[in-house]
Amino acid sequence: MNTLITIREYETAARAVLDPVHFDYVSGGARDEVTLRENEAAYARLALLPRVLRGNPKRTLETRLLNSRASMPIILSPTAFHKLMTGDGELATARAAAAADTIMITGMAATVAVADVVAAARAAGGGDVWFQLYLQTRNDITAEIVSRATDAGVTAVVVTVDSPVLGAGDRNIRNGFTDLPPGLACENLRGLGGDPTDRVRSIELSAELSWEHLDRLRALTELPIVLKGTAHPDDARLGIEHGADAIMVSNHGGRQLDGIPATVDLLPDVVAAVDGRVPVLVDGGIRRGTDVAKALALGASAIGIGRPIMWGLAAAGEQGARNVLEILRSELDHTLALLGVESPAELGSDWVVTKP
Ligand SMILES: Cc1cc2nc3c(=O)[nH]c(=O)nc-3n(C[C@H](O)[C@H](O)[C@H](O)COP(=O)(O)O)c2cc1C
Ligand SMILES: O=C(O)C(=O)c1ccccc1
Repeated sequence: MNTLITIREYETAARAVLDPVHFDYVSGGARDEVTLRENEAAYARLALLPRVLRGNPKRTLETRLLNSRASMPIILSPTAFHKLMTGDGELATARAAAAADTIMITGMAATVAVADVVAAARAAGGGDVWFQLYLQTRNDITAEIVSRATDAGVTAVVVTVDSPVLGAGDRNIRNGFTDLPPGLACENLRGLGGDPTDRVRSIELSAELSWEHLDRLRALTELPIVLKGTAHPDDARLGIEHGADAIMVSNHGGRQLDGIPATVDLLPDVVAAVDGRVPVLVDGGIRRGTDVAKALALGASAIGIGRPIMWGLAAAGEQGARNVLEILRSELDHTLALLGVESPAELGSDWVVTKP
């Protein structure tokens, strides 16, 4: 097979090999999928404005984030159930992220336990792993999950706050996709069942959660906390007041509230509210190096990709995820050259114009 050369081709390849129920689960969004489409469409509405003859022969994409470093400002957003995509699941993802020397955020809903994910990344030569958490209403359960992740060696906790209830994917409802196939489980929740016959606790999403739950998390870990899923600038401000070390602007890839704006359209106001106090990350709809450059120019320190990694895993396992990362790296490097900059840090809002 010829190597695929764009992220879009990986989506097509994934569609061809996956069970349609699983393809829909990964690629779909909430309700009418307005936000899902908007995340990508908003990037197309922004244009890049290059500078010329700036004598920049070399470029670097090296990025520092919290206590971690990455070879580029492109990291892996947390996604559930990688074993639906490829046999090794998150182990393949961890190896691909390590090969690309970038950060993988492993999900609470991973089908491989966080300790095994970190071990796989280390065995493959590096790349920090961060852990994504859904706060649980019972603090002892949250504490146990965070303690496992900490012992495993993760270097940050990413708290997802956009999911007081499960998003409603009409495709999943239509397809009757509710349960994992036999043999797959949320390995990070093993042994936490209140009922001893439940060997794997299910993830609790709760509308009861409040800033107090974040305060409790802040009190129980020294790891940096990334708040993922804030849209309103005031929530970014509140997050920092409650101890967040970074803000990740996300609408969960259009899988939670349909009708929320595209993340790249939310980004400038959040960046303004944060005012340089902590790094701001963004994810949703990034499919090209030019999209990455637009997000960086609007103030993101790094971006996350969700579905592109899943499509890579489905199409060609670890190698597919590696190719997805290398496609975006090379597109971003090429874009920076065309923009006349040496590094992501040089980009600012002068490099972006909104098309009329
Ligand atoms: C299949 C799938 C599962 C996801 N699972 C989670 C999750 O468990 N926790 C979480 O915080 N975000 C989850 N997300 C959201 C991603 O972290 C990310 O915000 C989103 O995918 C970014 O948009 P993109 O897919 O357009 O890159 C999931 C996304 C997908 C596509
Ligand atoms: O599918 C999702 O987007 C997601 O976030 C999730 C949440 C809980 C369990 C599995 C996946």
